[in-house]
Amino acid sequence: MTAKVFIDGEVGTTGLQIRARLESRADITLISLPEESRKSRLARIGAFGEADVAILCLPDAAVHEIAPDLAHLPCRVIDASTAHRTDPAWAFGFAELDAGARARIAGAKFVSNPGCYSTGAIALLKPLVAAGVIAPDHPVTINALSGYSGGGKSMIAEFETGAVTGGFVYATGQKHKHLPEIVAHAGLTRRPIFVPQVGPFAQGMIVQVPLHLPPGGPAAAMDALRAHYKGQRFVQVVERAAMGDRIDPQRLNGTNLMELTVDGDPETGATVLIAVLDNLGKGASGAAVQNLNILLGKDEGAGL
Ligand SMILES: NC(=O)C1=CN([C@@H]2O[C@H](COP(=O)(O)OP(=O)(O)OC[C@H]3O[C@@H](n4cnc5c(N)ncnc54)[C@H](OP(=O)(O)O)[C@@H]3O)[C@@H](O)[C@H]2O)C=CC1
Ligand SMILES: CC(=O)N[C@@H](CCC(=O)OP(=O)(O)O)C(=O)O
Repeated sequence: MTAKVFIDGEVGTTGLQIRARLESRADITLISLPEESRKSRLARIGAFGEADVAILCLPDAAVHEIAPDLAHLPCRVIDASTAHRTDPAWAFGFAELDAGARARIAGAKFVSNPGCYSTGAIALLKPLVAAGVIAPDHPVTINALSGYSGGGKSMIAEFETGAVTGGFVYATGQKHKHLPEIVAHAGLTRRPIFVPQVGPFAQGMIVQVPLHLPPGGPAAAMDALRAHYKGQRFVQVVERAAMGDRIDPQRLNGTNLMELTVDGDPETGATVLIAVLDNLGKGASGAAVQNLNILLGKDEGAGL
């Protein structure tokens, strides 16, 4: 039997990428709305009612608007937005978070996908906190570089019309929407300082966490990451050299992979944690499809 999947927001950046990963699958039937009714509440409720799984690829406000209706419908829901990432009623959709994550996702009615930056930051920090390499209140800073597709259709248009050239640093006021989910799911008690930037390329991402650790810090961090992600298919811990001298944020584009590594000076303990991922892959649509596969009891990598 095929599973019926409705992607609400299927012509947006994330929705289109999910559609591309699902449309050739024989085990999935996609429910689509015609252009003229894709924002009609009534038509969407009808599609949710027919679906086994719905994937929300909408702005936060539109998710908050529709969420109360979803509680009364039988479909299971994967939300790609920021709306429910720290809501205890929603399973956090990072399958590699800890040993229980897959079971929590598999048994959930509601799954919330992590944000793209958060996927990298949580993946780097959670194992270090869990292994005691850093304390939960360690003063953490996070720097990140994203392709402009991370800003959705409107930011893509800014770059592709030439209204914005080059790149920019933003959200320096420390209110970025990913900070609460990073604190909650990395196991931190102190809010990190997060400085994101957008580069003049469409897709791809690097997240870096520089840390002052005691001498031997880089090896301790690497050991914690290797132990945490041993045997994982989509989160791989690699030697620093595997990323090349100049780390290209686009190196994993088109995949659902995230690579993690560590660099630094063993004598002083100055350590840099590094994650590379496709913001539209493991950072959004790839993770949504991985979670869909887990919900449906399929091979986790189907379509990826
Ligand atoms: N881009 C990325 O890297 C990532 C995005 N996300 C999250 O995924 C969600 C979607 O983002 P993204 O794809 O980038 O955004 P886009 O702006 O590219 O797409 C959003 C889509 O939702 C549609 N939409 C808006 N309101 C409604 C509504 N009330 N009913 C039905 N459809 C509606 C829009 O319609 P219209 O085309 O008419 O504007 C658009 O097609 C957001 O919550 C975002 O934060 C998550 C991880 C990464
Ligand atoms: C470049 C850019 O603008 N990026 C977005 C985050 C993209 C993402 O992960 O979005 P969600 O949290 O909605 O899932 C931002 O900083 O707001």
